[in-house]
Amino acid sequence: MSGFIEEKTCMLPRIALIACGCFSPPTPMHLRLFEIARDYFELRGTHKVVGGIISPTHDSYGKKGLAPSIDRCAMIKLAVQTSTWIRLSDWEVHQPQWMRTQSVLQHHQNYLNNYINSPGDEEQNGLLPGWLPLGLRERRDPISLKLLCGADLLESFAVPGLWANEDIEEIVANHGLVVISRCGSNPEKFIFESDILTKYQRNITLITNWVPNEVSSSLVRRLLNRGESVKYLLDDLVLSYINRQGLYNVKSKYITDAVRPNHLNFNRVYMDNNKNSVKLDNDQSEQLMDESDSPLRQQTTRVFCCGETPRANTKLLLNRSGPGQAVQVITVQAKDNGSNDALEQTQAKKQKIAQVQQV
Ligand SMILES: Nc1ncnc2c1ncn2[C@@H]1O[C@H](COP(=O)(O)OP(=O)(O)OP(=O)(O)O)[C@@H](O)[C@H]1O
Ligand SMILES: O=C(O)c1ccc[n+]([C@@H]2O[C@H](COP(=O)([O-])O)[C@@H](O)[C@H]2O)c1
Repeated sequence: MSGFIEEKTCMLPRIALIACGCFSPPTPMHLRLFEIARDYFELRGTHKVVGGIISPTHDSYGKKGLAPSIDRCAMIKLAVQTSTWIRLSDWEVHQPQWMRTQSVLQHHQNYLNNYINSPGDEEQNGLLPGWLPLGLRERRDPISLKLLCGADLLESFAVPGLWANEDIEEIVANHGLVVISRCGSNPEKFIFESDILTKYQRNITLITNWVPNEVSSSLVRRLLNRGESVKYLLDDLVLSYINRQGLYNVKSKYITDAVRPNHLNFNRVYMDNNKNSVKLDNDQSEQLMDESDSPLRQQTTRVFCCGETPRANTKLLLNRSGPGQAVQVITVQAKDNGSNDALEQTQAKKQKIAQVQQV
């Protein structure tokens, strides 16, 4: 019987999942997205999930609270250390400019296709990118790369001027979306109200997260900025990295001169692309994850402060006026200038997109 199940699993279509976002900092919920999605496909017996990829956005995305990519990559590496199948792709952060998500998907999909179809000796040469799942050449059938996201990212498709319609269409038509529910979002209704999404809804998998957790990066940054505890909201290794680097304007009683110098060592290791460090304790184990896919182009200033005006992390949908109509996703601030804050962010994104279009 178990032989039969194994054989059946072997024949399932293969998919890989890629999550694009800021990850500033990565939270356990970012990783839960992958676990929830993999369970969904495998328990239903519809697909084999061969790998998970986290692709942090480029520094020039310019979102408020975006720590330098060298730090975001380092934190992601720490966060996925105990995962056997989720990996960092630092391709996006090493591009000369911000990349649209459609191009990020295309790049990784092309790489997967080429890798499966042209057996070479890259393994021996150590040329493979760190995000590439292991064992892909055991089979020759294609791997379909799907965009994994929370429902709020899906709903950001309707922010006027933010995403290009042709990109949305290419993403859903050529790749597919795996959407995890998030409090305050209604992805079923959102899809119904969008003609493009409805057209390709067979390529959209909506998954209910029955154990929701509204931790978000912005909430974590806010607590850190106030000097409040975020322990148990973040992986301990990620938290100790933040404290040590003084990220997010952290007002921490834990940063001391005794620990400060360590981050210099850490960063040197990261810059050296040292793949072979073997360390055992928590602090040292940060070096284990220092394998960048490609050499860093530039050194980033080490101490980063990104104090933010406090804001609630609730995402509300405003201006929803009818099927296919634009929906604005606004992050509402505690009292006064919350919508200004969100509008500023939206403006920053629009400017970024306009710049990219001009290039
Ligand atoms: N608590 C959560 N539940 C479901 N999805 C989430 C959750 N937190 C983040 N995500 C998803 O993770 C992906 C990457 O998130 P990203 O880092 O850009 O956002 P975030 O954690 O919401 O950060 P911020 O608070 O700065 O907006 C997005 O698809 C987002 O929807
Ligand atoms: O491709 C686009 O047009 C596009 C427009 C807006 C946002 N994105 C991506 O969406 C991800 C989440 O962004 P955000 O601002 O919701 O945290 C991040 O990886 C961005 O690069 C992508």
